[in-house]
Amino acid sequence: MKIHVPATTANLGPGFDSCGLALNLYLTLDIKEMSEEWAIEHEVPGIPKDKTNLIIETALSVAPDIKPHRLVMTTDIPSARGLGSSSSAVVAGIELANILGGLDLSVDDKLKIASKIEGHPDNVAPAILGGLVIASYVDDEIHHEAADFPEADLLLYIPKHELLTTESRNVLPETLPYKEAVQASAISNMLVASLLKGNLPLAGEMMMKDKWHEKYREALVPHLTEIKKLQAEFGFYGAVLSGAGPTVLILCPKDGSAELQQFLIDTYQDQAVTLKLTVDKGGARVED
Ligand SMILES: Nc1ncnc2c1ncn2[C@@H]1O[C@H](COP(=O)(O)OP(=O)(O)O)[C@@H](O)[C@H]1O
Ligand SMILES: N[C@@H](CCOP(=O)(O)O)C(=O)O
Repeated sequence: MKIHVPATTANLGPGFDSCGLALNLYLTLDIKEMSEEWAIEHEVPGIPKDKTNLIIETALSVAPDIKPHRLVMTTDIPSARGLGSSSSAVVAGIELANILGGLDLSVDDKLKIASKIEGHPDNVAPAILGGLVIASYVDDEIHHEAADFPEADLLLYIPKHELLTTESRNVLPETLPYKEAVQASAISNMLVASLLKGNLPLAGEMMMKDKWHEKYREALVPHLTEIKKLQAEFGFYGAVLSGAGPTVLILCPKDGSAELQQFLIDTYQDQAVTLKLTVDKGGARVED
């Protein structure tokens, strides 16, 4: 049996900790035969191959009695880049527990477990459901709505260096002044409304107005400001930090990203790769 989980881009700017979109890069986990000890074969540097691997840890936290198996993982989701690699591992672990433990978990069960582990639902919800998902995880309650993402080109500027989500969350303030929080929330609401209406110029405008997190993270991701400055020249709708960074998501008109992609590849080839990705509409799936 194989489990496939998509990458995700969280926040979409002001949708901090609650909006996310599934993308067409995948982690695949192949469940092989039972074995003496848990073992996970893969070629990702720095990631454990024993039961301390996040996928197995997650599975055992959900179903402690499941028997050890040999697992084979492949992934094209780069680690610690802001494309939801840890969420893909957590979601794969929950699916693994569900299969081996015969748990029959509902979508809401999976969302709740995954949000509790990650601390926020904006990656795990689209990783489970696919497409655009708006979700809240407050007081141990999960709420979510999935929607189609409007037709657009999505460019992902993916730096070659890692930035751990924990490091990028450590620079965020403990509190926000009330007035600023109200403004930040109004901008988030307009982002969601414009995406649901398919109004991409307005969505792009709101994406560029985030007040929750990007300005605090600027020093960790100086290329974000540089990329935003290209808007007048290349006419994209908006550019935001993908998740906690360092990747940048650039929302472009449909079939209108080729020139910018070539520019980013030519200019930053030593520092980053720039991919054009599409929306994954199905979310995590299990193949017999
Ligand atoms: N395929 C994987 N299997 C197991 N653990 C993983 C995998 N991918 C990522 N991780 C874990 O997640 C960490 C990166 O998570 P995080 O800092 O949240 O970045 P990201 O934005 O990629 O989710 C890695 O250092 C590793 O511990
Ligand atoms: N809302 C979170 C999203 C983290 O996403 P990741 O892909 O970087 O793990 C944040 O901005 O911290």
